[in-house]
Amino acid sequence: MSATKVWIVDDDSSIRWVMEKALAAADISNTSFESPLDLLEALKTDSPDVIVSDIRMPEMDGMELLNQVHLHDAEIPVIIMTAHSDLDSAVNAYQSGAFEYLPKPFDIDDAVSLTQRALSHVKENSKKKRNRPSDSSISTDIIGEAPAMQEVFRAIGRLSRSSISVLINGQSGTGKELVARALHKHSPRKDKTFIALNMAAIPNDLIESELFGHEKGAFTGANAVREGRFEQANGGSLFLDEIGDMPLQVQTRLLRVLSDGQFYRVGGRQPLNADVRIIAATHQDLEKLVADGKFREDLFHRLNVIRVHLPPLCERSQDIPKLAAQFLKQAAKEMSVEEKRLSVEASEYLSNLPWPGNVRQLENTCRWLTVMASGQEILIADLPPELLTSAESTGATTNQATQVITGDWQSQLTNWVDAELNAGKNDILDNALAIFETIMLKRALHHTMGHKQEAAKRLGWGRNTITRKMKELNI
Ligand SMILES: Nc1ncnc2c1ncn2[C@@H]1O[C@H](COP(=O)(O)OP(=O)(O)OP(=O)(O)O)[C@@H](O)[C@H]1O
Repeated sequence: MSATKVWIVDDDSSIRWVMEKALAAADISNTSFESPLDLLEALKTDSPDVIVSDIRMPEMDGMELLNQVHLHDAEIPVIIMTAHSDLDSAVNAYQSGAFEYLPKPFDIDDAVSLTQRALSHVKENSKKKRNRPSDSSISTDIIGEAPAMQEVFRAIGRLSRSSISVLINGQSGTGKELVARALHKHSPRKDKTFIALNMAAIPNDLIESELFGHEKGAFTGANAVREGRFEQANGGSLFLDEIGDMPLQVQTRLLRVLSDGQFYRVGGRQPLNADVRIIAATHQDLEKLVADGKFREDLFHRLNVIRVHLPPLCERSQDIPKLAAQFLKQAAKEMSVEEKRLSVEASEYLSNLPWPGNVRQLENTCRWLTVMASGQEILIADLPPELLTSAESTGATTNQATQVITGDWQSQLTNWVDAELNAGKNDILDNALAIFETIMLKRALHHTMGHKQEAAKRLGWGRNTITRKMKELNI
């Protein structure tokens, strides 16, 4: 056994047991405590290298323990195991100085590798001073339990003390603006203005004056001085959506502003200070635009300091039931009607759809259902007709859906491939395979009541393959 010491604290004996065994198997010596008070007592005479703590414990919660531990020694990495994988837990954990947070239920291999990472951090002696707990309890309604969204939450948490440029990538409707708002809300600029501007929605010849403002008489129609968005967002954040649509000439100007920290209104001679954090977003492949000469490479590098990727909704289908429940709740509130609920079948059916319009399409569907569904409980038959057809085109089925979906799926697949190819899409085989395997796997698990080994047998896969596929496909 190595000399390193990991202290585990959790009131749940089964978690303690699992962690003890897993760490010991990885040759990491460890001690566990049932109560955080016992751990604090032990800290008077001894010191661990890393602490892994539950968040909710009767005598003292994990955040308070983190605080107490860091009062004693601010350099001990503490990994917080949270019951929730929401953005607040991630941001709170990071802002309170946690080394990492581990949303439950977690994969034990992940927990061990995280602990190893914390230990190597100690060894490398890169112990940065950690901050004291902050007052951040801002709630942002971003739903995302899927691993890819957890990565996004981590990024927001890690960036919460900086004002660095961020480039958000993702298809339309995946939540880019929501994430941009969260980045601002959890940044040192949170008390200043956040301004969102969509490049694709402004005529090209107006973008410059929209961004930088204009002086009176700068051009025909400029009857008065007008503040630009840069001025309005001073000290705060400017969200530039669809940055790939920004005309080259404006790109040149933006680059100059970012490097000089100053700008001029259109027709102006007085330089103005630009203390603005840029958060840019695009659904396009900016590298390709750069290669095609449509986007300035230097601007690209300036914006692409940190990249956050938002996956399409069909790649995080496990979040769909929760998202739908929230949207149904919001829609009921907006319309002052009683909230509707999805039946288990409808929820599962929605989870298997391709959602080309991503989260926005799901949100609109929930509004539609709030108005149109006949009962309080939404059944598959209540869903909008286009969703029943879209399931046909991807082959997504559930028991009930098979009654709606008839016909030969190979010819439907042929139509789908033709449509994708005609639309100029790439990587369609990879996308289709992921959808195909997800549906096969989910149905097999459904039929075997979640029995993995039996599902593997029915599919003709080995036990290891099903485990790997479930991980790869986020099931
Ligand atoms: N993870 C999420 N949790 C809750 N609501 C979400 C989530 N993602 C997106 N939404 C909601 O979906 C809608 C679309 O999101 P948003 O406008 O941020 O997408 P976008 O990627 O910026 O779209 P576009 O590129 O078309 O502008 C919004 O109403 C947003 O609040």
